[in-house]
Amino acid sequence: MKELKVAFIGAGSMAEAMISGIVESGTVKKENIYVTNRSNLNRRHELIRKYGIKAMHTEELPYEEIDAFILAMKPKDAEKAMKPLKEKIQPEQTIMSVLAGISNHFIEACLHSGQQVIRVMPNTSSMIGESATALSPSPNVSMENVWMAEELMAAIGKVFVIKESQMDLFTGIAGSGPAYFYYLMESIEKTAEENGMDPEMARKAGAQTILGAAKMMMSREETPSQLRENVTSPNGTTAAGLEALKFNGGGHAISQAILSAAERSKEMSEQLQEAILVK
Ligand SMILES: NC(=O)C1=CN([C@@H]2O[C@H](COP(=O)(O)OP(=O)(O)OC[C@H]3O[C@@H](n4cnc5c(N)ncnc54)[C@H](OP(=O)(O)O)[C@@H]3O)[C@@H](O)[C@H]2O)C=CC1
Ligand SMILES: O=C(O)[C@@H]1CCC=N1
Repeated sequence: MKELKVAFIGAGSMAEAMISGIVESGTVKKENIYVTNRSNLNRRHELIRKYGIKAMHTEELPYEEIDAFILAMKPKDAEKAMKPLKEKIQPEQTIMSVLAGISNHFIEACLHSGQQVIRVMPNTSSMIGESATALSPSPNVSMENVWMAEELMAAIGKVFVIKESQMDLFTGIAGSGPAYFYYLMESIEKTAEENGMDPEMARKAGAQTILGAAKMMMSREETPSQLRENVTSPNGTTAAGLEALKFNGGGHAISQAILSAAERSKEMSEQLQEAILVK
């Protein structure tokens, strides 16, 4: 695995989060990690300096040496980015894609039929090795390459192999998920500040509370609802807080956030699919 050569096509925040996690874990040698972008030279220098990896224009990649390409540009740029790639890669080379709403079928259609494509949905907690990452290989991917992808993605957190039909929902839960918790924290901080508490301290206390609750859910046998009941004394503070949360549609809001994100992922996929059919 250490000898694996990986090339990220796209050098934005998601590529950096994954590179950071992979370099930190030592799963792949940093000199075997390549990252490319379209035009931003400063960004390339920044990534070389921060991680000791190789950064260049996509045209300059040593294509034949790369074992796995990871597509990490915005979905709208995908088709254009894959054009030069098609001429240089072989069908047996593995392509992983972290692009929200872009199906394995779309990528195969842009590259070679029978291309080994694995759809991946990480989140930005990859940066610290704490992503919840879904993998969904297209049917023609060899078992060996699925294992390679699982091992590589294990460097950035927990890995879940799922059917591609579940990818939109997974995106709504875990790909976009960190933003829901950051939004929650923004509310915690704002409420604390408005009520005279140091927002810095409230942020630390709130973050520790989220971390503690997450660790309880990952390490204990109890279900989230049993854990919630354990916090809730009859007629106590938590009961009052939960009642306000329910009255104000807290559960419904979360559910709607997940479903709206999933719907958007599906919509993005359909729009691109239509664009291919029109051509
Ligand atoms: N952010 C997140 O939390 C998550 C994002 N994703 C997915 O990750 C992908 C990237 O998102 P993000 O990192 O936020 O995007 P950014 O906008 O931060 O970065 C996009 C990168 O793509 C590069 N790029 C654009 N066109 C090309 C091209 N033709 N060839 C090579 N590189 C190109 C850009 O280069 P330049 O600057 O030179 O133009 C830039 O480095 C998206 O598809 C998103 O759906 C998935 C999971 C979570
Ligand atoms: O907002 C987006 O489209 C990307 C995909 C998942 C998280 N961020």
